[in-house]
Amino acid sequence: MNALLDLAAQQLRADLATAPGRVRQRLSDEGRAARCRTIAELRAAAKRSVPRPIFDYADGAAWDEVTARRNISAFEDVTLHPKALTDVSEIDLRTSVLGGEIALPIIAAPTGLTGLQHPEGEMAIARAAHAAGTITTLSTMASCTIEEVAAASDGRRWFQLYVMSDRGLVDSLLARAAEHGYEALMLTVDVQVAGVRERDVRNGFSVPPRISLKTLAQGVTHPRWSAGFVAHPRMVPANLGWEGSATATLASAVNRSFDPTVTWDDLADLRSRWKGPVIVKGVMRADDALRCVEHGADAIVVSNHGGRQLDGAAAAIEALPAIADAVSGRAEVYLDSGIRRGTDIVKALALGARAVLIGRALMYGLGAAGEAGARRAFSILEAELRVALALAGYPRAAEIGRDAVS
Ligand SMILES: Cc1cc2nc3c(=O)[nH]c(=O)nc-3n(C[C@H](O)[C@H](O)[C@H](O)COP(=O)(O)O)c2cc1C
Ligand SMILES: CC(C)CC(=O)C(=O)O
Repeated sequence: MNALLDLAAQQLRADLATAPGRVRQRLSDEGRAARCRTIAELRAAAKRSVPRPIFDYADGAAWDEVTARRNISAFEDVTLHPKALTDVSEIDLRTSVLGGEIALPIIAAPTGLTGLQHPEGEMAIARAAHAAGTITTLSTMASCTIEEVAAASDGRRWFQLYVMSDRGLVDSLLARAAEHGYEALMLTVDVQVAGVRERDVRNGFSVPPRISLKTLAQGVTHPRWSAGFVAHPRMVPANLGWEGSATATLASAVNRSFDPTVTWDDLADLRSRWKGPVIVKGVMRADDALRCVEHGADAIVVSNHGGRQLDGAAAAIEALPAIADAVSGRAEVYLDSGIRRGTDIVKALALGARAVLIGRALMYGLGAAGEAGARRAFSILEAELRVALALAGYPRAAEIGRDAVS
């Protein structure tokens, strides 16, 4: 009995001695990130951590958000057909994109105003992507500058372009991206005009954020987020010269500055001017994919912008097989919109994608726990992908094919 009591007392003393360290660890970004075991848990943590309008900006989608939900539910409609008796002792996630190897078939999607979730914004995403051995894509609407992200981390970077009415600004963005080693140009073609995100409308979401009693109250109830925001306020896109501009809704700012006249001629023009690979993002039809190939695109991203643009559009995973068939290896095909699980990635690869891009998974990670949270998003998906490939009987991610799904 006495021996047992001694043991318990010893353990208690040891626990007390290490308690401050453990509390610090629990409260650190690393600790918060580690406690999230799924992308859904990162989402829940982000929802608690950042003011509601900022969570809603990332989480929300257009109109009734039908396409955003369908992006996720359509993955449930794809059935996996596991192959028996394959040696899966070594799982190889590597693939090559645009002539270079990446350690896993997951790429960081371009996201605008990322610095609202966390002041390190796209710099944190770049570090997380590079630590995972993959590529980061910087948005035209990024909160960090082209130069800041280039300096933040060594690794492969792509630059995403929205064609602005001010073509001089487009020229200077392209020149800066080329000068700072962004290897590929990703032209996004599904924001002809701003999608109507009703959560943003209800929340009065604007750039720069409008400070009101309500936003101040949000700040007080999210002190960790507020401390970061006050230290490094990233209020407007950093590469467009919008500093000091009057507050406007995001939709009106987009509609004022993006060029709605953009057509295939602009793709041809960009193709001839950009020296590196060109990727077209936001393709949902096989005929458009073919036209991209004819215009010299090196890759396309099958995407409906995470359901943030045309509500009622098909899920990206539904559009993928016909596009992959039409392109038939003449350009690389990637997919985004709705990736939340490793099995989603297996299904996308099986249906013809060479890699997937992730948007919200990284936004949730960043909101929940900064760079550690973004790293966690990659590590959760990587771990799930490894197990899913083993159980599906395909040890090499690059070799999974149509026979694996129906
Ligand atoms: C907060 C947020 C901002 C985004 N900003 C951009 C952007 O600036 N440029 C772009 O091409 N796509 C942008 N997207 C779309 C993503 O690149 C990607 O297509 C989408 O997030 C994929 O869906 P998922 O969030 O379900 O992964 C944004 C998405 C989110 C969630
Ligand atoms: C400023 C926006 C158009 C950025 C974007 O693409 C998005 O929020 O989905």
